Amino acid sequence: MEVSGIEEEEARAEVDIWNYVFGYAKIAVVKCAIELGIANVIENYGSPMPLSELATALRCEPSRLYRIMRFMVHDRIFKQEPINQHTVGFSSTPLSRRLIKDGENSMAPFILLESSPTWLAPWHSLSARATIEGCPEVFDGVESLVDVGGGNGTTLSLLVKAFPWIRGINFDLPHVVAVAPKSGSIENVGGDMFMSIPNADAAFLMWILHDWDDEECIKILKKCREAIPEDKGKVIIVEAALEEDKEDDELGFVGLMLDMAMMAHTDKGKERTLKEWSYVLRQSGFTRFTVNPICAVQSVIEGYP
Ligand SMILES: C[S@@+](CC[C@H](N)C(=O)[O-])C[C@H]1O[C@@H](n2cnc3c(N)ncnc32)[C@H](O)[C@@H]1O
Ligand SMILES: O=c1cc(-c2ccc(O)cc2)oc2c(O)c(O)ccc12
Repeated sequence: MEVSGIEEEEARAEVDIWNYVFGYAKIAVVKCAIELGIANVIENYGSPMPLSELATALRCEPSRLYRIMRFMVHDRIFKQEPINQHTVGFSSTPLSRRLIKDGENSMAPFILLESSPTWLAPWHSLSARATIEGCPEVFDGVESLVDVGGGNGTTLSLLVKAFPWIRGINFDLPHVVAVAPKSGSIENVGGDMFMSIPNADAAFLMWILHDWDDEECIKILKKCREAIPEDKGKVIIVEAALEEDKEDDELGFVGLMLDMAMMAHTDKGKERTLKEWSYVLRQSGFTRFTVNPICAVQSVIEGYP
């Protein structure tokens, strides 16, 4: 390697290593921004918002708030725009809108979950919208659908609303469904997916199998296979499908980060490669499967008996 190449690599390493040292600062700042409601206040203001007004609205000490805002402007979370010759104001960006509490594309529950693992919020339905918009054909001809590990039924209620011909069964542990909201179009059933799963045309599993190791996944998938008809049945799995040897794939790297999160948050959970999906599905008695990409880290995997 030429001398300039080595120098360039050294200089890059010097920056990269500090990014690792202070990597926590980004999530800490973003968590703080969500808790204060900064993105909500700036979005509602409607035009570039001066620091003084932002500080008043948030009841924050202005010089500290300025430092937090400076960090976020540098990281392109907010924009800084001139209001007049003397004053600048802060404006929203597509990134800041993802920090709006209860916003349409809000990622706030995830950020709070990852920064405080015990914080379990309604982060359930985030991939549901991407599935509905990206893969509606998956639900064609599905008359009944059991959401295995469906939690409080939020995801299933979105699916049933989007595809009203579906009769939905929300299946989860008894103590979970006991407090799930009651709805006319969805039946809540309590049970253990390792023992038995209610019958339906299709079994839907979103963010379930990544909580378990291969052996446990195969047990769950075998129970899904028993629950669906041999001829027209299928499993619909919404999970990451990691692709190995794909360089410079930014969304792929998010999959690897998610894999780290699963290592931290679960006992034996993991994100799976296509090869690993093929293994668990075939071992569970599914003869073929398709992988449909959607606008998310996850894909929609359909497995057929
Ligand atoms: C990560 S959450 C996923 C929730 C839901 N699928 C969603 O996308 O929002 C995992 C769910 O699996 C449920 N679960 C765990 N073990 C289970 C079991 N043995 N039988 C049925 N559900 C189970 C949990 O109660 C929890 O609601
Ligand atoms: O910490 C997590 C994160 C997820 C997660 C993150 C991003 C996605 O697009 C989907 C899922 O899922 C988790 C999960 O299922 C769990 O049981 C514990 C922790 C997490």
